[in-house]
Amino acid sequence: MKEHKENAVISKATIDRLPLYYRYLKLSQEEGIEIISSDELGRKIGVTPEQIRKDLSAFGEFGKKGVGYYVRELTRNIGEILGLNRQWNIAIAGVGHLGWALANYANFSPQGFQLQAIFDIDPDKIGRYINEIEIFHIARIPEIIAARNIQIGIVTVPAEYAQDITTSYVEAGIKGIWNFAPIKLEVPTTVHVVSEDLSIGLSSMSYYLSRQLY
Ligand SMILES: NC(=O)c1ccc[n+]([C@@H]2O[C@H](COP(=O)([O-])OP(=O)(O)OC[C@H]3O[C@@H](n4cnc5c(N)ncnc54)[C@H](O)[C@@H]3O)[C@@H](O)[C@H]2O)c1
Repeated sequence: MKEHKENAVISKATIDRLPLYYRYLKLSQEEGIEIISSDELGRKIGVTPEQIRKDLSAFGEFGKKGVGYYVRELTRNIGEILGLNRQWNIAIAGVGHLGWALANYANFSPQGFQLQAIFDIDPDKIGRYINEIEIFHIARIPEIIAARNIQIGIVTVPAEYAQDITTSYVEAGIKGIWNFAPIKLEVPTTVHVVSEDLSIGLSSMSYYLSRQLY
């Protein structure tokens, strides 16, 4: 398996670009493309070829000078680096507007993310299914997370309940939290939290539009 070079410090920006490379390479592979240059890959995804070469060099030697990258091999290698060559079991807590949309998003599973359980507190929702995945009462988090070997927990409950849900997830053995609630979650250092805020994209758009309009 590809690991980063010993002692190499990998920036978050590099890690955040790897899924972009992976997604485009996967598409190229599906289209039957065998070799791609860093120039072409860069043009397609809007990253300079120098940046691509620099990002990849942190993990080893890829591609052949004057030839390019072998698409299948590079896709497999980046998949391994990202840990996408295995299955990650995930759960969602809070199946309202956002949780429902995420539970119905079909594109997680081809990337190895398998939704295994949904939790909520609303008696009208408990016992129902979304795409064959049952909605359980949150009291069953410890039992279900352990039994289904779930490693990643999504938090889509109102902010005031997000810390309690996170604590239950962590006590049940969850190692990664994908948090959508607008609060900072407290977790042990062994647990990785990724927080999302869709309004950040809009605010940055507002910045660019403001400069065009005034
Ligand atoms: N990050 C973003 O950009 C973004 C965007 C939209 C919403 N949000 C956040 O996502 C969360 C959900 O938003 P929404 O619009 O889907 O809300 P919603 O009210 O539609 O749904 C909340 C769901 O959580 C359930 N719930 C409430 N308390 C619970 C508890 N203690 N345990 C388990 N389930 C519980 C409710 O029954 C409901 O099904 C909120 O924290 C909201 O601020 C974030």
